[in-house]
Amino acid sequence: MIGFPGVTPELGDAPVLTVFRRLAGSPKGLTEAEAEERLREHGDNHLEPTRAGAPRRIRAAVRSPFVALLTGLGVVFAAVGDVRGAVTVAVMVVLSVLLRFWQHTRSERAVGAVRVRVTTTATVRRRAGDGYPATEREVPTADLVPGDVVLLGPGDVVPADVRVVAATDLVVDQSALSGEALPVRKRLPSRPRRRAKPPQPVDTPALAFAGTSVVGGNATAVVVATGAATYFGSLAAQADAPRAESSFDAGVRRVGWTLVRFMLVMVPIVLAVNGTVTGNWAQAAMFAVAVAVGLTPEMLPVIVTTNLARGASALSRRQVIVKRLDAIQDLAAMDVLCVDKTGTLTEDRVAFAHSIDVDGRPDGEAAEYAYLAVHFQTGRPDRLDEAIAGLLAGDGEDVLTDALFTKAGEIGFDHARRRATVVVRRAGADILVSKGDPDEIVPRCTHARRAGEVVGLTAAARRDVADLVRAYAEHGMRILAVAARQGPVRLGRYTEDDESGLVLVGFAGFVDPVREGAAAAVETLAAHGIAVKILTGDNPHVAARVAEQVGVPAGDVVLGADVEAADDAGLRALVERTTVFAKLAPAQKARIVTALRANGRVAGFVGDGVNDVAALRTADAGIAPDTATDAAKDAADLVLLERDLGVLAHGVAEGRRTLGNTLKYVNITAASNFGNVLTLLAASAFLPFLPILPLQLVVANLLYDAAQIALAWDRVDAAYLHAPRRWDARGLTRFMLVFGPVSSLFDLSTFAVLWWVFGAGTDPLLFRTGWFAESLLSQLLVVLVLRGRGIRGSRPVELAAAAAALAGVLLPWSPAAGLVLMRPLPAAFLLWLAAVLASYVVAGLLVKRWYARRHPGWW
Ligand SMILES: Nc1ncnc2c1ncn2[C@@H]1O[C@H](COP(=O)(O)OP(=O)(O)OP(=O)(O)O)[C@@H](O)[C@H]1O
Ligand SMILES: [Mg+2]
Repeated sequence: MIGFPGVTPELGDAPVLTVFRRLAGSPKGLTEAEAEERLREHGDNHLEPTRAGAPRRIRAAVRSPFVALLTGLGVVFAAVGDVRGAVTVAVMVVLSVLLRFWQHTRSERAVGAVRVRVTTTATVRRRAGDGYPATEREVPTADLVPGDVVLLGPGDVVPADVRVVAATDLVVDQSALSGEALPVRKRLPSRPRRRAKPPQPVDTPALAFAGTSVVGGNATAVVVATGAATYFGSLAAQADAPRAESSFDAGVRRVGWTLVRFMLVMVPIVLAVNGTVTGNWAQAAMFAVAVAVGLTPEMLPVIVTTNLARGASALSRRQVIVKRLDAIQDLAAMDVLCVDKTGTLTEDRVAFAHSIDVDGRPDGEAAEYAYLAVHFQTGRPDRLDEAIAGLLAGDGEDVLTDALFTKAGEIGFDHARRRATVVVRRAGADILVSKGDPDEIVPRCTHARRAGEVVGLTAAARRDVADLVRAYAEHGMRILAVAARQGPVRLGRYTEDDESGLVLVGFAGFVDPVREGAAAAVETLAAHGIAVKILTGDNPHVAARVAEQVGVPAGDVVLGADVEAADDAGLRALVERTTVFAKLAPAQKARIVTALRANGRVAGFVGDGVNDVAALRTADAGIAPDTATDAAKDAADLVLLERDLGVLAHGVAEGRRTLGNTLKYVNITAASNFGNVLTLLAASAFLPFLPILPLQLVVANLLYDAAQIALAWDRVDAAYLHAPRRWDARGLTRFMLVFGPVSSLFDLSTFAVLWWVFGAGTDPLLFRTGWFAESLLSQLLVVLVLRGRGIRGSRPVELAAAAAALAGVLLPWSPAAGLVLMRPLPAAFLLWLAAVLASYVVAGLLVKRWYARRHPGWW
């Protein structure tokens, strides 16, 4: 076994050869055999554990207010010397923790199975064996081992902790690690230095870390640490990375607080009424605790995760992969979707159309210069570069370029510069070639090539050129300006200052056809209540044309410069009335998303480039196609396996189904629990004993909740899927205040029957058993009544409810009856019970009809 040093700042300062020696590697890469052996030794390079460890899952299962409440109840039992009560509560606690643990594990497994469908790869240099030449190939990131030589380019996620051994303009976004918003430059150490204080590893220029992403430039690097041994891995083990509160988190928090507020109001009232009436304050305290237990939808976390896990599986069948589980509900709530243009609305591949001179006449020169630049650039070719390369490749042009030219410099492309420059050297002269957005290139030109001659670029000529570009753009054609300049051989570096005094050669035009299904997808999204906005780095005319073709009303196109100039308040107004934004720099895309969210919108963002990463992170739901750069996929919450917005519309519907089923549980359970508490309150005012024991309340709740897990598989009304849906604390309060009292009314009529017909006023055992049965059955029934517009749930829901009902009704006859202090019920009572339940269903249906009229859209 070779001892690997891990990431230390010293390693960042060491000479390259020392680095390779220490890692037992070679600049030519490891052999496949070595890599295989090391993979066995170090394990897969997974940054995040695929699944939380058992201790962590147990902790998650234990940590719940419900368990705390129950434990409190157990302590009260123990304190008043009720051993049987204390033991039973302990059993309940264990049962509910087990249920949560089991359900959580199952969900995680389901989600894990979905997530493996998204893989990231790294470019690695390896050899087939000793003496074989080095070859570069893509391997799954998980297969990397210490000592591997990897190549990094823009859009890559740094796959492991690496030491850079060669770099050109490498710029890395480390925000995932250090929170530092600005990308940092990484380079080789200038010379070994002595430092007073060792720097943080993240600040070491020659080290790059797993989980960060390459914004620009290129590098060759050697892997130092993989998997859990990486810096990111150590952070992931400590805590979950903090993330801004999503619309889902906020919704759950508000709903949680609504329930807590109900509890804070009800519990003291119950305590006061019961204590005053009975004079037995110990019993009143226990009763109050029972009320608190009764009001908590204790299985909420379980039901939510079950729903989400089922949603994730359903979405994966629809080719949408969920990386962050909660994102499903953000998808359901999303009401505005921002999309990048290329690849989302238009085809993934742009085609080279033609090369023209400054007067718009067909002329190959612009394409030839552009080809030269693409041929020599180090940066990974993007779509436009590929179209240019594809144009002349195969004509033996490569041989020609390599024989005639050598490379002398490069100022790489970046999304804010919107241009790229390459310098080539030939026969004692340096030729600088720039290509990019005409608005960036033309102002840097002083001359133009016209009919083989270099002429001055007059103001009139500039206007003509602008008209030419606009005419192309208005047809939806993308245009790159190509300019060049020749000068004497230079020994020093070329910088941005050299991109001036250029001679405009001409333009290369590309067609970027709109995807076939794009217009239909935009329409489907609109039908689902989602507005589409286009956020592109491209020219405003191209953007407007594409918008028109896909059916997004363009209106006034707003430019990146306008976004930059607006203050936060101004921007918030601007983003509401604008649908197409053009010439955006990456940070501006993110700012627009932030402004939309500040307006209370739930914003999704679809993008595939490094320039979309910031916006993907900012959005409530960040969405990337599977063909996106690794950095974009890494930042996204959802990955589309099929590059089609139509898939997303299905995904949204699935998300709403998931949310709908979750909210059914929350609303209905909270309402009927509230009803129970009202009943308890009324009862405590006139009953000489407790109408139900806290313990029995807990048993009823557990039976009910176990059945409701099946809700995850319930149908949702089609109408429910047509509008954005979110957690709605005010709606919940309203719903509770209406349906709680309705259920309470039938509880009280059961009391009347028990009291007057069966003389249970002197038989607390019968009274409690009777109400236990009524309360459980009515709660199970009302779920079916209120779950949607119809009254029948899907098969699993009905079966689960029937099973829970049977268990509850038979409980008094079972050996466990003594444990929960119940006795068999008279057959006549069961008939009465059936009548009460039947009238409850009818009343429920009537009130539902009235409620649906008053609050359309609730179901
Ligand atoms: N390879 C390249 N060389 C030079 N300039 C380029 C290159 N690729 C793009 N550009 C210029 O940069 C501009 C912005 O491109 P960028 O990729 O940042 O936009 P985007 O928001 O991703 O666009 P889209 O919405 O089309 O995906 C392009 O309109 C073009 O003018
Ligand atoms: Mg793009």
